[in-house]
Amino acid sequence: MKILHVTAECYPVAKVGGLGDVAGALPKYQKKLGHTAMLVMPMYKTPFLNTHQWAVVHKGQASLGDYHFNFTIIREEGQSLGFDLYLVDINGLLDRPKVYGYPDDPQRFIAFQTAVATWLQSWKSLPDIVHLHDYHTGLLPFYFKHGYGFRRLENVPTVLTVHNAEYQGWLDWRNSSWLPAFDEWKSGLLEWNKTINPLASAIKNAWAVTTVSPSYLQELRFHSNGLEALFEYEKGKCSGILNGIDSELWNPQTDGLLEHHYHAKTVTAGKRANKKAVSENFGLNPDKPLFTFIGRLVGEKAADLLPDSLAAFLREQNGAANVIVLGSGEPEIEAGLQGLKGYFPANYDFYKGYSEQLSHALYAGADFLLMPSRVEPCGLNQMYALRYGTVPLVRRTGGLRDTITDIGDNGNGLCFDQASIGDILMTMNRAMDLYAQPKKMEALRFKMMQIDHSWEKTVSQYIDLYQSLIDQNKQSR
Ligand SMILES: Nc1ncnc2c1ncn2[C@@H]1O[C@H](COP(=O)(O)OP(=O)(O)O[C@H]2O[C@H](CO)[C@@H](O)[C@H](O)[C@H]2O)[C@@H](O)[C@H]1O
Repeated sequence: MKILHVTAECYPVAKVGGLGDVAGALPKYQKKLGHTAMLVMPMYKTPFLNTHQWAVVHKGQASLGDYHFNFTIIREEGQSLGFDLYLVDINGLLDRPKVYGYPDDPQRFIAFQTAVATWLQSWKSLPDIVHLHDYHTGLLPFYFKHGYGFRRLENVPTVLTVHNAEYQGWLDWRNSSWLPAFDEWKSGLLEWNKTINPLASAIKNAWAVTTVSPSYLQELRFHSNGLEALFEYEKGKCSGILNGIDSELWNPQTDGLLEHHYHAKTVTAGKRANKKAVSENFGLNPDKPLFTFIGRLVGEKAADLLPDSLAAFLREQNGAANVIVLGSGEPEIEAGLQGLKGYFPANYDFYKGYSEQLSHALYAGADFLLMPSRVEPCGLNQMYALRYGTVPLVRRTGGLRDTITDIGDNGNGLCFDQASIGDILMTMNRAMDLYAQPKKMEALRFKMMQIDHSWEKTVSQYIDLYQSLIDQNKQSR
């Protein structure tokens, strides 16, 4: 089977969050099953570009309204990711250091999609499946079906995976000329609530839609930033497939970013050594329980509750526990977390920014990982925590509900229901009680590390879905 993934992020080329992790791993594990898996993404100016070799495979032209642009497709030589990686180079639009955050992001991602569809038109043998990730690629199913220039792609099955429905890529109708020419009778298939909505359009036009956990799919029918009725209406073609993790990359026995390696049987000593290393880097005493939060500092992750919750916890513990936060996001939350440093210099630190190396050091060195998320489509952090023997403290929502059960129910973590300071505080205090029982803690760590969330286990669910679409395609012709 020939599968093409289209995405805005892919680790290690360019990663902002979990989408990058999934896109960097899923094609690799599909290829291991014997399929031809490929990925195309924008060519940003990230370090990966200069440290790898590239071959030009296609040059083309396309338009964004009145602006006609040239684009180039390059392929990485050497398959360092384990699959064919293609980048779309559009001078001046995509070749920038950051993935998102520019005022012309809508134009950038529309031009990217137009270039991808234009390039695909020239393929001798088309892919069996085009797999799209999030709204940045959400216009493609519409282009394929109703774009005048893309008739060859009409019968290519498309799958959309919703990693996060909070972001939808809304676009005013006044800017519809940025899209390539399309059948205007079908414009309702681009729209939701009087705007062009790329995520809604993908849900309407893709052959199948998946969400990154089964619980998230159920939740979207009630909370999806305005798309509730659409998810309800299209539920027949939607399914929830829990993400996996790249167990080669995220393995405490071999992880190249760790100072000390360990496995389930050596977990207590291994984690102690890693805790010592990371704590000392921050000037904290390594003999105390260490809590961490790693992630984007936004309301979805309930990061706005962290400054007050952590202040209350650290005050109550009076020096008995340490906390390190790693992340960046909304300036107010960053300021709140920065401010705590002055109050608890011996027990707390905040690394503002992004550090892949520190994230691995914290998954390995921390005793507890806090995830109070209001919305969590799947969540990878808790799965990394399980693999590294770090007890997850999670709010029961989305993928957290599907992967973590409370130890009170013979489970693998500590769970709570409300995204509130009270619930966070109560759960952190429960963690302190657990930490005071070393035998129980060791047994739990051992148990967590046996849980298999690898892609090897789940990748076949995507293959089965693709196969059903390919069969459907054959029957309808
Ligand atoms: N400051 C920082 N420094 C270093 N690393 C950092 C970091 N901030 C975040 N990360 C890393 O980014 C990833 C975050 O992944 P998540 O899946 O938890 O969240 P995200 O909301 O980005 O992804 C969305 O897509 C994924 C994939 O489908 C879903 O799991 C998730 O629920 C959904 O919201 C992890 O690898 C984490 O270690």
